[in-house]
Amino acid sequence: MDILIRDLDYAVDINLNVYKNIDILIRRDEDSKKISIDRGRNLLEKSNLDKKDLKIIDGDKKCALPGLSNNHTHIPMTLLRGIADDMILQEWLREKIWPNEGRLTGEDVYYGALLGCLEMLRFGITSFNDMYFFPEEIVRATKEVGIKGTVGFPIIDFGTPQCKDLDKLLNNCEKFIKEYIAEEKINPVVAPHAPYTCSKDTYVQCREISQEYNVLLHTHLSETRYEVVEMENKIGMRPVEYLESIGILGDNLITAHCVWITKEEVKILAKHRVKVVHCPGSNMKLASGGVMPLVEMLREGVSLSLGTDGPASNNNLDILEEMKIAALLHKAHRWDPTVGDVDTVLRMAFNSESIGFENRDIVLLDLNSPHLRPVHNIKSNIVYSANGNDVDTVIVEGEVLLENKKFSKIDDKYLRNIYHKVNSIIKKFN
Ligand SMILES: O=c1[nH]cnc2c1ncn2[C@@H]1O[C@H](CO)[C@@H](O)[C@H]1O
Ligand SMILES: [Zn+2]
Repeated sequence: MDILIRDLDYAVDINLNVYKNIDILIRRDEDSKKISIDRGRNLLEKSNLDKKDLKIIDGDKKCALPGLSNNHTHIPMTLLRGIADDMILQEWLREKIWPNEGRLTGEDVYYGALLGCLEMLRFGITSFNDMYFFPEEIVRATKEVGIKGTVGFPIIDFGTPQCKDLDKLLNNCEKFIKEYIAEEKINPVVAPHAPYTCSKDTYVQCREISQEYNVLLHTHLSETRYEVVEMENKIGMRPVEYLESIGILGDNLITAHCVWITKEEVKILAKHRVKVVHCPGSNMKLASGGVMPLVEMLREGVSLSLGTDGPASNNNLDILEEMKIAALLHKAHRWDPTVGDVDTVLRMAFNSESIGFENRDIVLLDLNSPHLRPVHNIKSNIVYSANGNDVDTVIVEGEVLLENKKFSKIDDKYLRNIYHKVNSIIKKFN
């Protein structure tokens, strides 16, 4: 059914234009699956639409914005939220995260992913890019919740109990891609974990699979100084130079973090049109040190978006909060309040194109709260004053999935059952 949102106080579109007192009409052509979004005043009166063919949503005291995109995360890590804080990355992974991940079954990952997808939907995130074990379980949870997922098949070839047989792993990766490539709201991708956990041959084989099926590649890159120093000592190259030398950089590559990057490496990333995901909350929490060179990246025209990283290093999946974290981090870092401005971070938060989804989703923020009054500049209120809890309604590909802060497809009883399941899963952790 077509959806009419009437009498919105504000709307911000994907190009960051602001509208006041406006209606939005969302129509879905059932045959072509095409979504059209029209904005205008009094759309019902002006058009030949019939009220009874429409789902009408009251936009009074609300602001519409495009769907938010969480472009680097590990959603089943909701299960590990708060299990280990205030530790450095390598110890955090080796001592706490990897041993406990070794205890997870596919069913556990499904429940963790379900919790993560619901958290994202509640916060207005309509697409995400993930990398985690049992990716088919993540697909299952994503489809159940109804948001859009770019789901990576993770490849790690040393250092963890998860990896035993690389050929088998790569074979399963191909099977995974074939199985889900035709799905409308799922993009299967190949996800070599990081240059410090994957060999050169592994990266090359991952790239071959991504080319054969024309899918994206997703990896961690230059997250910590340790990683860069280790590589410089071993092979005399920095991580970006290394991935360039083995032919991995390209416009189908999504790299998370890129914190420890020189100006020269920024130019290399721009030249190959690599898609960089900035995860400021996780970088600060794990004290990855340094700060992703945002100014230099923007100057060179690098494609940028935002990610929360997994909920064990953030510790939530809130992109509205991440916008503010990004804006503040770069101001503090550069001693310059003009850096990380409102438009820059909004553009990053709406960027679902980088992970392969056109953004045709609409999120409504509830402005009926003291912290969102008054409105001098609605974009400022979104970035600096709002958080995920202010999301009221979410429409994904023409379908209402959240309304009045309630999930349309998931009732309270089922939600309680998910919380209960999660509580029993975490009993095996230590
Ligand atoms: O910030 C991070 N850096 C490196 N690895 C991470 C980070 N967060 C989560 N994982 C790990 O990536 C694997 C999924 O493929 C998981 O082992 C997860 O714990
Ligand atoms: Zn990560």
